[in-house]
Amino acid sequence: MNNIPSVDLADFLSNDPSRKQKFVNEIGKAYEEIGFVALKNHFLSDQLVEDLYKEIKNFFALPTATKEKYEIEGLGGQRGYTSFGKEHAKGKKEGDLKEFWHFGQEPDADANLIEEYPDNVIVEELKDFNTTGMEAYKMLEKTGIYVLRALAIYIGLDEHYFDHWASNGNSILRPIHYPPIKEEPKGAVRAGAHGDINLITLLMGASTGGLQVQHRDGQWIDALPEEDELVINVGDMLERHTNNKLRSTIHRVVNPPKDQWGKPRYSIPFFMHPRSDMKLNCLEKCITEDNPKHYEDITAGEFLHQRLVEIGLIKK
Ligand SMILES: O=C(O)CCC(=O)C(=O)O
Ligand SMILES: [Fe+2]
Repeated sequence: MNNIPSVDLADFLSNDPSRKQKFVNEIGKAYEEIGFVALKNHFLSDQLVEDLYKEIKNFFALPTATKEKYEIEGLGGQRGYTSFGKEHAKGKKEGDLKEFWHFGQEPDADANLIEEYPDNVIVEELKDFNTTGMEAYKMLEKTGIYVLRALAIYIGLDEHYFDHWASNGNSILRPIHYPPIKEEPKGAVRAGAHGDINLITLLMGASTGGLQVQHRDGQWIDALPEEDELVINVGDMLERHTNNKLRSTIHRVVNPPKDQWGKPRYSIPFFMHPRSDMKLNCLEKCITEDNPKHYEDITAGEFLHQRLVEIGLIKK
């Protein structure tokens, strides 16, 4: 059963203004309430999804020593491999039961960002790994830009307000492997409760179960989309920019029951970040007498740095 609202991107892309507005209302309402939706008709083809899973499973199946060649010091885990147990949720000491890879932005030459973004790390053992990953990256980015357009309309901004900031933004595609659980996890979980850092997250792979979303009343709800749906949620940057109008909802990935410890889990979130110089200052449209300004002014780059220290990926 799917407990988060389902929306159809085909409505937003249709030439029918009432269907487009229906999408805007549905996603906006969902983000004011639960902060999560399942989205149909994104731009990832079935073939691309299949190819991407194949590459990712092959990568994580490589010997640990081979994977560790790609764990590059000094990048704060922003590109390449991050080994098992290294990242922890903010405020938690146990590392998550996961290892992951990061693909980063390959900006257009005229965006003047080539020097700002570190190069992607190339996996020598798998000839299609990097091209397939970046193909998926671009399709998720394209999907995310439409979602942000819908949200811009919902907030009362120009439809294209986010385009400049999100295109060529500092987004990350993170294939994650949660290996089979071999011994009592002692307080560790596959992913500890957290809010995402970025503007929005587009997640592949939640249909296998394990993802839970925290309702306002404190209860945990299973987020179980259909296989062809992406789970899309608001992150802390967008919550902050909209002065809490759109909610970044706490979520986690729980360990399966003991009889299923032998099964690995794979998921692939795309963390959509803006360019680092975007100001996340609370939008005037979202500040009212009932909802006064909640946050200090900050840029996306400064905010990201703070959070990477808090989750153990950079030292200071
Ligand atoms: O693996 C999942 O389903 C979700 C992972 C997640 O929430 C994250 O990496 O931020
Ligand atoms: Fe997350």
